[in-house]
Amino acid sequence: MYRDISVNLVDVSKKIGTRYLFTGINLVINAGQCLAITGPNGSGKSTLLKIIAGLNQPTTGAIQIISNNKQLDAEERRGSLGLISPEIILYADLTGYENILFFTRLCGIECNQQMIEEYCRRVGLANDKEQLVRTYSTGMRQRLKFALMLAIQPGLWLLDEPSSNLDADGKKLIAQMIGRGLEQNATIIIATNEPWEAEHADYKIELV
Ligand SMILES: Nc1ncnc2c1ncn2[C@@H]1O[C@H](COP(=O)(O)OP(=O)(O)OP(=O)(O)O)[C@@H](O)[C@H]1O
Repeated sequence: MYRDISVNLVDVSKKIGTRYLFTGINLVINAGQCLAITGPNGSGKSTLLKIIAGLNQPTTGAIQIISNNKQLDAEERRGSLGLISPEIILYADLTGYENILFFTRLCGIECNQQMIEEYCRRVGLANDKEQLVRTYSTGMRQRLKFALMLAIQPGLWLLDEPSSNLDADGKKLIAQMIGRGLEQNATIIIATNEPWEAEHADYKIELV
């Protein structure tokens, strides 16, 4: 697992059709720091996050992901990050517990029963972990994605609208998790419409 991640945005732009969503983004985010990408619907927040994840290509410029002074290649980049997004789908016919087991095994991460139970407890799903995900509400699915983030413990967290569908208690939980992640030296990038989520970020990119 890659730690102490720096994300270096070098003159990044993205054009879709005839419209530039953003141009000339230059920024370095170091381990333990948080970047908030804000802007109205359709301004390009998710697109920029996907470009950082390597799931989309910039029109110009480059993203460098650096861990311990080494620039990661595409495969290493995938191994360095965790992405929470509405586009990430959980397996509806597995339980919450089984989803964590499945995804952690896929990532080659050892996770025993006690650990999975603890991650479920921390996101408020202790009593629901044996239920099929198809019975979960959208807020419960979002909580399960955060349990997965706890299980995988990536160096780089990419969060697309992390508090969407969460109640007040869930939002507080996510804010605490982000704070703890930063204390543990994760690099965290949040795309959000929620001003409070951007409040404590070290850097902000405001798209229009
Ligand atoms: N693959 C694509 N093909 C065509 N247009 C796209 C594609 N991906 C994104 N877009 C367009 O790019 C713009 C930015 O989309 P994006 O999803 O990044 O915005 P956003 O700021 O995340 O919006 P929201 O707040 O609604 O989630 C939108 O106008 C969208 O229609």
